[in-house]
Amino acid sequence: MAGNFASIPILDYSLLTRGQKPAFIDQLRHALINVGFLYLANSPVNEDLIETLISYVPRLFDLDSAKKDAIRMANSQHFLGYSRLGSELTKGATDQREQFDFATEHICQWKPGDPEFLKLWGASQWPDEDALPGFRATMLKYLAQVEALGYAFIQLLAEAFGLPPDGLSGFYDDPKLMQHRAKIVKYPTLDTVSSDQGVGPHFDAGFLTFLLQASPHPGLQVQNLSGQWIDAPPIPGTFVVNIGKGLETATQGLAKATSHRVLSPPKGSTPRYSIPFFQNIGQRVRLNEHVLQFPPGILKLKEERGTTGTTDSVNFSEYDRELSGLVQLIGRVKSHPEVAERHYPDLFKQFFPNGLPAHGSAY
Ligand SMILES: O=C(O)CCC(=O)C(=O)O
Ligand SMILES: [Fe+2]
Repeated sequence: MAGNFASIPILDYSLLTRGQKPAFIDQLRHALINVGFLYLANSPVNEDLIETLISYVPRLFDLDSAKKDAIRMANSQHFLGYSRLGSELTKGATDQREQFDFATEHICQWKPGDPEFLKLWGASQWPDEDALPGFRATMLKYLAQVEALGYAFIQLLAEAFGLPPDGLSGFYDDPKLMQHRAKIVKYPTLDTVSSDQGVGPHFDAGFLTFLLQASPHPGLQVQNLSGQWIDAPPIPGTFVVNIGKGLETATQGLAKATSHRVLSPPKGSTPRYSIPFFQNIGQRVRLNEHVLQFPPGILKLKEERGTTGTTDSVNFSEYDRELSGLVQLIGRVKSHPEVAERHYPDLFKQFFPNGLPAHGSAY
């Protein structure tokens, strides 16, 4: 079973500019179909920019709690802003992490009569510029560079699957109408939290995730087809790239969304930091309406992977029938019920008929 990987492949983006694109595409095809995760070295995202961003991260969390609460996610119908430790659920259990959600710049397109899920995209909430000078500009620059990498990667991915380079463009709106999101996350050590669930087993939502492991801590784990958890420790100078449930559904399971989780750092250690960037798909796209035609040789690779897989993750299963924007909104309602109760009361009642969960059981 090719999907029973024991390690995660490392791809070198500089192969593309050194006349070795076919080798890159071959490695990419293997990683997409059999693993669903890869490390990407030598990406075009500026290294100094990454270092500058990482240097802000502990200072962001060290802002006093009034400054953090001033931009709390509950203020935002876009689910953007600060979430205190313990305010997020995965599979109904509390994640032991503190985080800020930001997104690429976007003006909310929702107007009365539009579907509610259009409210999901809109302006970020930024910390006070005086408290953290230059952070906002740095983060926006970083978001723009990772966004560009994401669009370039989607073309490579199409090529790896035997499609024309624009073969996946039907899943996107005009880039000006798109929004992609990112989080800055802190996982406290087991000295201060009550369980080791940094984040529980889950799939990501959209197309691709570009994860920057922003401190040298292990903790990220990836589940292979037999259900074993494989470590994905930080490798300096790389991104971890993984496939979201949207891309898996869009490619009829050819690209594999892989279940993953984070374990909290041990007692006596220091907090782990990470910055995942989530590449979205168009909100009005219904994935099953775009049926891609893959060459038979590519489909055979999927068969060889093996079909029976063990996974601890259950989220975003609605992509096969609902509009993508609604699937993403449902995901946010389940993971951030307090925000949902305030801004999406009807959906909140649907998923939490007994009110806010003490220890939720959404999934
Ligand atoms: O923090 C990490 O390394 C991964 C986080 C993650 O998987 C997520 O937030 O979706
Ligand atoms: Fe994730």
